[in-house]
Amino acid sequence: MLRKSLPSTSPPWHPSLTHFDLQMLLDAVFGTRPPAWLGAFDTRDWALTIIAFVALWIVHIRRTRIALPPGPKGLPIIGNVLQLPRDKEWLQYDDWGKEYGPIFHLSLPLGEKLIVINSHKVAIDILEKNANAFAARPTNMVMATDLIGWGRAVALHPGGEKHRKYRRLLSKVLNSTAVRKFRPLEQRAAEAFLQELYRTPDDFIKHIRDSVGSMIVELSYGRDTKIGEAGFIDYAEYVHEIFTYAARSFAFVVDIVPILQHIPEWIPGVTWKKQATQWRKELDLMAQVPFDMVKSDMKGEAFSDSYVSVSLDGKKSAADDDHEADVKWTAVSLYTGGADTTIASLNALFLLMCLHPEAQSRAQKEIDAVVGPDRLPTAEDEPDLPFVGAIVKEILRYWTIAPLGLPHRAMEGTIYESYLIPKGSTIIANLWGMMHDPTVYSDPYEFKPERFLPVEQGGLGEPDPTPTIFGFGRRICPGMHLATASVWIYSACILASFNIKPVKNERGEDVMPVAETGPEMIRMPKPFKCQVVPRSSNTAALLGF
Ligand code: HEM
Repeated sequence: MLRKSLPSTSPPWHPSLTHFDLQMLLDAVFGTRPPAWLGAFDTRDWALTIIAFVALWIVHIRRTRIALPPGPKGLPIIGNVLQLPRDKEWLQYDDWGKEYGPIFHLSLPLGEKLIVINSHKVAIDILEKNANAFAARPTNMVMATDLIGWGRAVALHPGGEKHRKYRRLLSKVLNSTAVRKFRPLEQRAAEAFLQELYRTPDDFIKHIRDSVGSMIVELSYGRDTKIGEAGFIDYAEYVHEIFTYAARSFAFVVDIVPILQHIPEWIPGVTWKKQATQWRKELDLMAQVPFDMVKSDMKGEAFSDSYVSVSLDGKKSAADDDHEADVKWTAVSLYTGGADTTIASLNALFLLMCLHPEAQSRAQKEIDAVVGPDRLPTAEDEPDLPFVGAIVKEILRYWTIAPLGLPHRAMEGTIYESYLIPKGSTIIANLWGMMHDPTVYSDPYEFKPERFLPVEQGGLGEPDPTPTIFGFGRRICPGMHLATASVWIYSACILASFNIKPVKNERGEDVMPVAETGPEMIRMPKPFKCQVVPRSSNTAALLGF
């Protein structure tokens, strides 16, 4: 009824709206006269008030639209804990990726968020373009990092200035140029490996482990040593197994509920804490014994150059305790970062060559044509052996040695597209999912080295996996150049000298090895059998017998 009294001239939203018109409008809308204080508002006040409301409304809309990435629905308080895969998480993350997209989230108790990235592009956008914000490691791997003490080494170091110093030390020795000086060491190690293989081919798994282990020990410390009764390599292997076991995502309940780390060890049932104390002592020995050996070698005249001796050079005074500790813990990281990954790659080479004889013989033909029968391949041959290079890339892609890389932590809240990545959240790059993405790699579950040859050479010209499989940003693998060079030289030398074939059963039929791995964060093929046979009568002479 009152609406009828609205003036028929300028509408209420018109710029010529006057104080008088507004009062009439409020009268009309509320049916009563507005409070007297409103009468003091002039046009400018109203304009400012409306702008403030609009601004608040926009903020509200943005806040409600910037949500976490999608993800499976969890339960109140405990979030997705009950859905977390306990084994081969990358497979479940890949499935969830198909359902929720290239970035999704999982909720953990106490409001912790896990952001999983399944696409190379998203990983680059988040972990590389804003690298400083994601340079840290999560603090929730409590068992491995705090209780056992791996947080003092590089890979699980929480981040910050100390980690930057670690990276500078490593980069000096392992950058793409510096690493070339290890070529003679790699060649020597590969050739010594071939000799062992010739002597006892059935022990190829042990030979790979011993050979790669001693190459990295020589690089790190100049020579092997003993810890207690064990040689350093055996001891380091044992300690490293503990690392891969303890550093799996949520391997221990204390990783999910970190406050449990303060429970005293003597409480019945808290066996994991006693175990952690024992493992910590063993890790300390692994770090200290070879380091002390190099220091004592350095007091004499003759000692071989190594990562430790080079990094300690000129820094022998007591004032450099800090520097010594940094060198000690970065040296540990060479073995733990480099041994199992390289060993797994070479085990995968034997396995995949046994399963794919056509790829093996194509690589051998290429080697025969380029290198000939009278010498072994060397690093200088690499540009002329593209199919051998394609085999190495396909092993790294297909097998995906470190399927989830290592987790990063968001040091600040970040908005990616319309999603919020909260400060403190854990970021997992599902490298396995990226390497098996059918929109990037055709038939991703097929072993096809030719996918990496250029189209002009009859290949598929698919993207090189190396910018992905070594991780991202400030935490990218510092050993990537060493890794690709050493896996290449071992692979080329093995293919040049031996045929890798399935073993036969009593009926003379081929027994194909099964490609299986355990739950650990490094995909080490489970032990398998194959025949390793010299390629020709010339092989013995080629290997110096
Ligand atoms: C095929 C062999 C290898 C693969 C597939 C591999 C892969 C990786 C991946 C995925 C990461 C985590 C990156 C990230 O957090 O985003 C990493 C970290 C690391 N790798 Fe490698 N790696 C290999 C060989 C090596 C070698 C030979 C060394 C040293 C001699 C090494 C030392 C390290 C270290 C110290 C880290 C921790 C870096 C940090 O946290 O700052 N890796 N590696």
